[in-house]
Amino acid sequence: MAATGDIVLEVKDLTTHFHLDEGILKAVDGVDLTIKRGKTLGIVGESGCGKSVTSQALLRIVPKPGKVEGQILLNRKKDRDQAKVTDLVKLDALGKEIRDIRGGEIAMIFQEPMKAFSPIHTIGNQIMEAILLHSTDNEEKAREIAIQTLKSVGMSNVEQRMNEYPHQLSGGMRQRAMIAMALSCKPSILIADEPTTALDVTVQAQVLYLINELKAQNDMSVVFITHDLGVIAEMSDDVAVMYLGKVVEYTDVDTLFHGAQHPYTKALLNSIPAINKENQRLESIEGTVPFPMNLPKGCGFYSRCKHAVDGVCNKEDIPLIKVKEGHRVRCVLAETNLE
Ligand SMILES: Nc1ncnc2c1ncn2[C@@H]1O[C@H](COP(=O)(O)OP(=O)(O)OP(=O)(O)O)[C@@H](O)[C@H]1O
Repeated sequence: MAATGDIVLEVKDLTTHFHLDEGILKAVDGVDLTIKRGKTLGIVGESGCGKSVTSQALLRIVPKPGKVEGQILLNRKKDRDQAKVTDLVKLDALGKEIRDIRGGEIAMIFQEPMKAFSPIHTIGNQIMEAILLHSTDNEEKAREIAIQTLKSVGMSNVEQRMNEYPHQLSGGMRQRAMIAMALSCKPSILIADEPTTALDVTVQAQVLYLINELKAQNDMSVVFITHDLGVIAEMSDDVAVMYLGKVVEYTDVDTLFHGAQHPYTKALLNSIPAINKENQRLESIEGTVPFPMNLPKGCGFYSRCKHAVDGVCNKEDIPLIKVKEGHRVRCVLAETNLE
């Protein structure tokens, strides 16, 4: 299906491999994702499972020697009324079209706002520069939009903040300024890569609330990347659970929390504390994620899975199978319940 109508971006069989002297590092290995208009797709998994490289691939900013293959089909703003998609994989990673899309249609926020800002320019100038690049060439108008966007993210004393440098803002305010910069060009998709991990709990809650508000106001889609299932519960409509560069479970957020089938998802769920359970023993997932190079055939989770069956799970690579409408699982033990 093409990425139109309710779907703003569709990722098909995406791979990002790093060809290194030691072998091929398969950071992303055959991922399919659907980003629906105005909805949030959460991507969750432990460190090293390929979440960040997936988001870098969407923006075509994977560092060398990474090679992106597959399809990333974007329904561009100008083609919204047509059944037309642009395959971002086919674009020149340094060309004009992808530079227009980056920031203008797909914007990104990170854990560390200093990655987005230069320390030597004021907040106002940097936001205005983004607007002048994508939205208008009128400086007065760009200034107006910058002020409006900073107000919309709850920034106080906006006129004064415009003239301040990033280091003069508190962590929470810097995060808000980065969100304002990302939203200033009205992107169709906001990629948020662990944006609140470094913030204290209260500020984290405020920023998550803000992202949800802005998503609704702007009819924007969000790709929310995190290792924290608590944040996934709060933010997502759909969830992709990643392990070793592959999606191992993909479904809506309710099904994920009440009907997860993959042993890895269940182990992640068992490792989050619940306030309403007394004397609950939290289980950590045994072992560590294997390094994604020269992996044996079979399920990637085999070495850590309590239910693994020798000769079954470690024989062939396991496909992502549909267990019911809107629920796919990469496990031979998954129970299919199709009408
Ligand atoms: N530039 C690179 N060159 C080589 N390997 C890389 C590069 N970037 C990432 N990798 C490898 O790709 C794999 C996936 O990394 P990625 O950063 O996407 O994981 P992640 O799930 O986002 O983890 P984290 O939560 O720690 O950021 C890891 O094994 C990592 O070492």
